[in-house]
Amino acid sequence: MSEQYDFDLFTIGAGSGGVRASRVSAAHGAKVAIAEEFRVGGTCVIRGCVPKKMLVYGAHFAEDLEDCANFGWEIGERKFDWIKLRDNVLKDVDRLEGAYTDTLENHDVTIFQERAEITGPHEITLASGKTVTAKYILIATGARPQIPDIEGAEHAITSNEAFHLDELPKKIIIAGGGYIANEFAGIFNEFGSKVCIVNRGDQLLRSYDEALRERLLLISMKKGIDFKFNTSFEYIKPCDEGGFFVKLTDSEEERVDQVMFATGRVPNTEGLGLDKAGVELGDKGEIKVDRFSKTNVDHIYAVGDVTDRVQLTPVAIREGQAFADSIFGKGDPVAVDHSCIASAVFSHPPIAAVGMTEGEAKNKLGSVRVYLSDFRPMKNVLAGRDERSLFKMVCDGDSGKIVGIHIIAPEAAEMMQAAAIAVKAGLTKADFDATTAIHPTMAEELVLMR
Ligand SMILES: Cc1cc2nc3c(=O)[nH]c(=O)nc-3n(C[C@H](O)[C@H](O)[C@H](O)COP(=O)(O)OP(=O)(O)OC[C@H]3O[C@@H](n4cnc5c(N)ncnc54)[C@H](O)[C@@H]3O)c2cc1C
Ligand SMILES: NC(=O)c1ccc[n+]([C@@H]2O[C@H](COP(=O)([O-])OP(=O)(O)OC[C@H]3O[C@@H](n4cnc5c(N)ncnc54)[C@H](O)[C@@H]3O)[C@@H](O)[C@H]2O)c1
Repeated sequence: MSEQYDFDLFTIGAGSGGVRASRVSAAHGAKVAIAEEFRVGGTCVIRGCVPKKMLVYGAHFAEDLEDCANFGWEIGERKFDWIKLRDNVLKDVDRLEGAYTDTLENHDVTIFQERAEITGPHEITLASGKTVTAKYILIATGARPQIPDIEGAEHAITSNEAFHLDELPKKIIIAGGGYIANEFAGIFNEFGSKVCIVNRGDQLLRSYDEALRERLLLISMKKGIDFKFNTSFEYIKPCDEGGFFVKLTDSEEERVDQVMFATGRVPNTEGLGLDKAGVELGDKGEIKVDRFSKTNVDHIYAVGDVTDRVQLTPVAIREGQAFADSIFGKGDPVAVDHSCIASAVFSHPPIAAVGMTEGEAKNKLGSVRVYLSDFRPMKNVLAGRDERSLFKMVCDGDSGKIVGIHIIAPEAAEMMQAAAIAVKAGLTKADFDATTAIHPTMAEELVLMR
């Protein structure tokens, strides 16, 4: 432990990356403090992955209740109580916040429930005015929703507010075409809202394989979600009777109950004293770091969304773990491998992917072999649900090595987690073919593609 400073490590931000880094550093024997200006747990736990997934589960019952009829179930009158779901989700978020706080306290991490700012080379000042010093500073302040510069933008909500609505909108416009727009479009649509996704470009979910993007668009439209591409907002104005008037380019003014921005997230680097500390930022305001999450200042590190490498919880956690092991562990420094990261969009149905899309593989490798399985899952057939799934495997044409797997299907993310291990390990199509199928499953398509 350092004699010269109050703490060995001071972490700013108790989200996915900050909590992991602090807990593990403390377990390695460091004296650690963490500051959190909002709630311990950060975006993922408080207003991201976790409550979002609970809403996705809640929303999916709408389809299950329809589908069960052909399986012989007769359900009486159906009624959905948003307030009940909302409050149950928020209660579980409170529980998780407590669990994260306990974890930190059990590791003797000092928690400051207030905003922190760097005020000297090794000095941090808290909102209360208290000043502390630390040998190392870790910035794990995450990102926040980007609000486009539109007249009346202040009337719109973001994902932050979506979890707290007092009533469901009858009609909602969601701006964006990425993860959050597609996930919340699915959620609101299943709960009975009329949803329109407005995208300034002509593509949804740009980083995903084209075939899956097209399939999601088709299915979403069939479910009743509207899409407007290459469209921007002229204004949002409050309406006396409630709701808002929205004017989009190339259409008449219309009245909606809510407008939601899901137009990307910006790193939280303002007001942190980074300029005075001499920490270099990139074009989007993100903190620039090396492979070991070190900034250009030797004792200041940054992990998670604030570095805008890959904005996903497991990545922030890995970066936090690697930081702690590198600085306070006994082994060699650990760099996080950001290649071949599997991901999922919890849309209805979900999309999951690992590795290169077909287009990327063709550009990079030249010779590529693609295997497809396009089928209606057994459950959808009996339910009378006209919704097809799509599996795509992209292989190196010469070696047969699998370089990408892409799935749109019920439970795509659950299947992908296992498949991603094989892709990361560099297995070939022949290795998959040598594996006997589990029948009857959707996942067996992975080993049966011809
Ligand atoms: C709606 C939504 C759904 C998502 N769903 C998924 C998903 O399904 N899967 C997935 O992998 N990822 C998902 N993500 C992304 C994921 O939540 C983030 O990548 C992850 O939380 C990043 O962790 P972090 O530690 O970098 O930052 P955060 O978790 O954002 O934590 C940063 C913390 O720092 C605090 N802070 C900021 N500035 C200060 C300061 N000056 N002083 C003190 N505290 C400060 C903030 O209050 C915050 O609590 C989702 C994000 C959103 C918004
Ligand atoms: N399932 C998951 O893992 C998950 C879920 C939610 C969020 N996240 C993370 O959070 C990040 C942020 O999510 P997101 O959906 O906000 O961002 P995103 O980067 O996925 O998508 C932003 C979209 O907004 C569009 N856009 C930008 N400005 C616009 C404007 N003015 N009008 C209309 N459209 C506009 C872009 O073209 C793009 O399609 C993601 O990149 C992801 O890393 C992950």
